[in-house]
Amino acid sequence: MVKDCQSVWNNCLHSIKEGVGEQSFNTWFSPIEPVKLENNVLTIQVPSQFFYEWLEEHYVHILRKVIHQELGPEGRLEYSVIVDKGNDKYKPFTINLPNNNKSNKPKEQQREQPLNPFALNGVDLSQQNSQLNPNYTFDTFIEGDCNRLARSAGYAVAKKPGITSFNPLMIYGGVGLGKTHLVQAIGNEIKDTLNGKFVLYVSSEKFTNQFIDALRNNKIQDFSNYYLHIDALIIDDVQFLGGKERTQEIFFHIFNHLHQNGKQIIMTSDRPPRDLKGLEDRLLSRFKWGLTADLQQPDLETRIAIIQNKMESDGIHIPEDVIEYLAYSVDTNIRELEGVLISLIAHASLNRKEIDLELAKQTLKNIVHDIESEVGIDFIQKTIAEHFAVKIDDLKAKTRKKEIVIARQVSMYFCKEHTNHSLKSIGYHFGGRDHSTVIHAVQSVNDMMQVDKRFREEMEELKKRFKMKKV
Ligand SMILES: Nc1ncnc2c1ncn2[C@@H]1O[C@H](COP(=O)(O)OP(=O)(O)OP(=O)(O)O)[C@@H](O)[C@H]1O
Repeated sequence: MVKDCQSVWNNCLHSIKEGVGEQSFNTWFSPIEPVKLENNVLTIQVPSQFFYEWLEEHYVHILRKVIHQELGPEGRLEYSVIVDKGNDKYKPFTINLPNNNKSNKPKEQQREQPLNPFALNGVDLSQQNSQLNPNYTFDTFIEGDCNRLARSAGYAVAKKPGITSFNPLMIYGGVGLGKTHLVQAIGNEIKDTLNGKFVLYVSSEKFTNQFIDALRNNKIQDFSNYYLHIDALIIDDVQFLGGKERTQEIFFHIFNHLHQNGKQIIMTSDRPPRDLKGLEDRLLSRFKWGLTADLQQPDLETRIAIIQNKMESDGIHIPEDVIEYLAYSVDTNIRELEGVLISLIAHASLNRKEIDLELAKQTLKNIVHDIESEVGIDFIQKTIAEHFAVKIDDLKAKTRKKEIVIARQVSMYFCKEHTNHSLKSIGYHFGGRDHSTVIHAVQSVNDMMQVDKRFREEMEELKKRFKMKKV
């Protein structure tokens, strides 16, 4: 009986469907078209190189199995990859799945209507901007000891994206220290100097949501196409990818593809790669390929320069002693410093007062009160859950998984150290545990800090976030 490619492929699909979930089947197998069957070689057409890579990595065994089932041990599978007309980035090629020594000539198929690389989840993004804030530039980013390395690496990358060895460039640092500002400055600089480059800024959270939407709507192809056409990808807060396995997988492929094609990748994180929790090793090792630079807490001189610069650009004069007072008092991060300045200006204009030392002190007192009240049990639980990439609910649940137990004990420890809640009240907020559990948690954390230097440093870093500020 002569077999035709469609019926062979249909049989293959039938077996594949049993072996993979419905969603995976719809995403990765439904879009495939059988093209021909010749000499026991079935050729299938896949929509993109990315698609092929994904099948290779995730479904090669099942494909091999079904091809052997249908065509016998000599059966082979070849891919034909659609390339966009006029786009020489994607070289046509064919690949043999089963072990086979014969070389195959690449085959190419032209799509009459090229895929729109700028379509994502049904929306044409070609006209949209890069999601960059035009105010975040190198000019407005004050240089100081706390950020010198990161800033100059960023500047080098901005001038030669994808060409320097700083690829990827990973900027990390605590809350409000200027990560977003710096990476957006890089993006704006690339756009200004290298006209026509497709630069995209996206938060990891948004990336994840777009991916989930694409999965839900069977638009993975659009999703990957969109990201594979980017010249410089800026992805903020990669720690949020922790624990999100499928999002990490697609990001891994996008990362590889962009990197291999000399495109620039810029990332931020609130901690160094070695402390990123819930991220696959293969992704972490790639994060270390380029340069990792940190942003530290701003030193006094930088804080003074930031205040002066801000006031100058807003056309507001404030006396030297006030600048110094503010710079001395607010030493945690720049966002907080900016918040204090905004409040100060608001107080002065509402009360029709001159900005002087007295007003500055008064303003700061109110703000310190607000900041202190933020450090409650909820805030600590949220911060620690994010840090350890676990769910807040798990902190309150009965689960005894090691990583959750540690996160729970650390949270209890900080609640004891940084809030006025009683042991009983703390236990209550962790799923109704009793006060002896809290005592045990505090003791365990203290013990671990004694014996484990790395853990102690991690705790010191976390502590900064809960530091109660006093004027
Ligand atoms: N070196 C700097 N010079 C001038 N302004 C700065 C500098 N660093 C940070 N800022 C300002 O401080 C504010 C907070 O910075 P940004 O949002 O970039 O911090 P972040 O590290 O990304 O914080 P988060 O971790 O919360 O996302 C912004 O308004 C930014 O413009």
